[in-house]
Amino acid sequence: VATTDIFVGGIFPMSGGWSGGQACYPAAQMAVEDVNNRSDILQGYKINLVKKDSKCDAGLGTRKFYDLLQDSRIFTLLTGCSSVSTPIAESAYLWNINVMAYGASSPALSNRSRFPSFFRTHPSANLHNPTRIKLFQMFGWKRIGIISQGSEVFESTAKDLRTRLIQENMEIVTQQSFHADPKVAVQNLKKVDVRIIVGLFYEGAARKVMCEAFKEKLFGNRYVWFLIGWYKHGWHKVPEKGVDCTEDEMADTVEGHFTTEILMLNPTNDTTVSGMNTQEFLQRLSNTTTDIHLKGGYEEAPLAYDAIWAIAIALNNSIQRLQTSDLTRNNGLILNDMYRSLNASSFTGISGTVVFDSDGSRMAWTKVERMENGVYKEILIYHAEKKIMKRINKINWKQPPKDRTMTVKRTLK
Ligand SMILES: CC1(C)CO[C@@H](CC(=O)O)CN1
Repeated sequence: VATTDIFVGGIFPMSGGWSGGQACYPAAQMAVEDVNNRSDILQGYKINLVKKDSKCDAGLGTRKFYDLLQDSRIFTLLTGCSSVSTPIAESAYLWNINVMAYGASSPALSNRSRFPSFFRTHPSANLHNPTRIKLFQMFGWKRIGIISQGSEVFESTAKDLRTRLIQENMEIVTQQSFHADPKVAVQNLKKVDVRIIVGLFYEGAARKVMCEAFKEKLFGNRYVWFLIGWYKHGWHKVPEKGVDCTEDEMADTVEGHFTTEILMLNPTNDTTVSGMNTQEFLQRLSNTTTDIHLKGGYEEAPLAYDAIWAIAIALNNSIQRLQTSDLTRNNGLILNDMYRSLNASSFTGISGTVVFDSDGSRMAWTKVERMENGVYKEILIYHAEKKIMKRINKINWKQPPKDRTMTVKRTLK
C-alpha cells in the first residue's frame, strides 16, 4: 500500500538556557517510530520529523521556523523553550500551522487570543500555585511573602499566585523582586517579619537568596520556604559566584524547605496508548543515548514523546473527515480540524493523562517534597483540576510553624 508522507517540524534546543532537546529529540523520534509502526493509527501515512536546533534562543528559533516554512508540506510544529515558542506561536496560525510545545512553561503562553493555534504537553508554571495554596490551607498559613527573580516566567507566576491568594482571603505581606542581587529583597522580607515565603527563581539565584537568608537569619523552624522542585540534585552545595556561605551554612538554611514540581512521568504503572508503561519507556530511552539521564530535558522527555502522540491521534481523527490533499497549510482545513481534535484530546500518555485546557495548556499532577536532614522526602502529590491529593510521607515536625509572631493575649486580671 502506497504511504503518504506527513512532515512535522521539530525545533529542539540542543544547548542554551534549557538544553532540553538533548533528551527530548530522541524521545520524539521514538514516538514517531512507534506511531509509524502501528497499523491502527494513521493507516497509510508515515510521519517524518524535520528537526532544527534553536539553542533555546528566540532569534535563532525564529530563523529555524522561517527555514521550516520553506517546506510547504509542514503544517504542524513541535517547539521547546518558552522564549522560542512565544514568537513562533504568535504567528504560526497565520500560516495555518498548529504548534505543540513539549518544553514551554511560561504562564503567558496560556492565551488563546495571542496564541490561537498553540497547545503544550508541558504544563504552565502556574500549575504550582494551586498546590502551594493547598499546603497553606492545610497548615493554616494566611500571611505569605513572595520573592521572585525578574524574568517573565517568574513574574507571571507571582502575578497568578497573588490573584489566587487574594481569592482565598490570604494576605500577601510583601512581594519582593530582584534581578541579579537578592540582598535588599531578602532584607525587606526580614523587616516585615514574614514567616511563609515563596521563592520563584532559577537555581543559581536560589543559592544567592538562601545565602542572604542565612545572613538575615530568615531560616530555621520558625520559617517555611517554598522553592521550585526542578533544581538539580544537591543544588544548594554547588559553588556560586558571589555566594560566600559555607556548605554547612547553606545546609542549615535550606533544611525543612518545601518544593513543588510538576510530575512529568505518569505516577501509575498504567499501560499507555503506546502499549508501553513508564519503565519500558525509560528503558528504551536509555538505549537511544549514553547517559541520557544526565542530558538536558531528561525530565521532560515524556512530554516530547506524548507531544508526537497527541499530534498523531488528532491527525488520525482529522483524516477520517478530510482528504489527503487537505493535509496542507495552503488552506485552513487541517488547521481548524486538528485544532478541534487536539482540543478533545484525552489519552493515557507516558507523562500521564494528556488533556488540554481551553488555552491549550496541559493539566497534570504536582508533587510536594520537603528537605529533611539534607534529603528531599516525598510528602504528597496533588491534582488541582481533579482536586485529588495522595499523601506519601508524614512531615517530620512537632507542629506546623506559625505564619506570624503570636502575640500572647494578656488577660486583664
Ligand atoms: C520545568 C522546566 C525546567 C521549566 O522550564 C521549561 C523551559 C521553558 O519554559 O523555557 C522546561 N521545563
